[in-house]
Amino acid sequence: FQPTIHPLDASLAPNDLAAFWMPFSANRSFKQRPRLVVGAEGMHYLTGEGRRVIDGAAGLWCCNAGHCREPIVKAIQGQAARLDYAPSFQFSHPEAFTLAARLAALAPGDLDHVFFANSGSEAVDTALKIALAYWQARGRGSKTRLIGRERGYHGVGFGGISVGGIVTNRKAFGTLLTGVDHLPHTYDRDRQAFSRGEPDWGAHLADELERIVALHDASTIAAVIVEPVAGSTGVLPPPKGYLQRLRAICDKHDILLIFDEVITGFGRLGTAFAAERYGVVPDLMTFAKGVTSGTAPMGGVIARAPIHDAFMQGPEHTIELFHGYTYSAHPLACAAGLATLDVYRDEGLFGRAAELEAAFADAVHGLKGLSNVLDIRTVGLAAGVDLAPKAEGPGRRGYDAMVAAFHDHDMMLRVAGDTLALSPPLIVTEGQIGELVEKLGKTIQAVA
Ligand SMILES: Cc1ncc(COP(=O)(O)O)c(CNc2cccc(C(=O)O)c2)c1O
Repeated sequence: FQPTIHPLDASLAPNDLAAFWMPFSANRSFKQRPRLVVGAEGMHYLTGEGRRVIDGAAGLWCCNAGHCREPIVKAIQGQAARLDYAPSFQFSHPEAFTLAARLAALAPGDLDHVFFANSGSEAVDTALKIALAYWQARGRGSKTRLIGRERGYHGVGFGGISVGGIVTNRKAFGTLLTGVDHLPHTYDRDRQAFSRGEPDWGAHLADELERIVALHDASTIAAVIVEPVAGSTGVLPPPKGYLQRLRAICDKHDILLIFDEVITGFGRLGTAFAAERYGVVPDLMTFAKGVTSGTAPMGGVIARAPIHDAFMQGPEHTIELFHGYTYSAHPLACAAGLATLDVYRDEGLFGRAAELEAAFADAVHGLKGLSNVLDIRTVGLAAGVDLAPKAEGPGRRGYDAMVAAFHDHDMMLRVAGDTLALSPPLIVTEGQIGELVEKLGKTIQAVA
């Protein structure tokens, strides 16, 4: 494994670190002992001192094809030399249309139209705006209320944190969008402990939507947005039947159902999208992350044909939706996306993830009984391991585990508070699943 770039961190003096204000990070602690990677290949990162670190998080749930995959690298290199940038406002380039068609073909039902953004957060805000504008276009503009869910994560836009349900992502930013309600989350440790896949208990929690409808009336409600599997909050799979009940209630009351599939899309659950795994077709679906295997920023919304078609009215020279981004359908991201979908298809990575789900669950659930392990949840190739908080407060044990995993056990790990999350690239082997779980066990013991 010979990186073509020189290790950078050896040349980074402490004061070189000051300028970068890192996102969602403990900046001061990081800059005292940086965790830098200078290269990556397949399942591994490379550090400046030559350590190979196994990627238990697929970067940030995004590198589903693994790192530096040659077809994707070459596609980006070629596009950068051929078409560095093209606008998609009133003009565009062929790969935007080819990628949109391929994404629509991967999505179930008549989810046939793709609006491109550059991140999951932008995809979420796009979906929320499309939902609101759709009811306007249908002459039912009183339907403006948006319904999220407790513990939901929908990125960091004002729309996303308003419908989101994680208090630390909300409390510092003022009043947020008004006209937002939240469904209860679906996790109950006493009734669902150590569940594999979708827990048996909890489908009835979808009926809480009926209470919200009874309070506000359907004539005021535009959409419900949920992650099919709540990821960032610590991997909460939907109770059996829950999503199907949400769909039925939304149909009954003419409420749009939005699936935020930024994490669940592109094989994480053993299918192209969670919508396929659960047999539920949402009206709008957001995606990001795996669409380019993390190699280029991209996100977007896949819309059902009736939603898209409702905008296609009025004089043909007029703009139908006043929304979009400079980098929507960016040529580099489109090239990366097309190559990534080729890799998923040619290597059968979605089906491969489905085949590995049971072995992955067996391995991770083998951690039950270790110090401080309160619960384990697995679904597809994603897992959450809840640790008991340290006496000094929530989050410390999780943080220490992340640091120990990287520095002492050569593993990159994501944590949500005191929950350790595993979401390896879909190219992971059974042997590497064992290695990840062994390292996770050592990490858990190290922070006991
Ligand atoms: C469901 C969902 N929706 C939107 C976003 C926002 O995507 P962007 O970050 O590209 O704007 C996400 C992102 N989810 C996310 C991002 C970074 C870290 C972690 C973690 O759980 O460690 C999760 C997500 O999981």
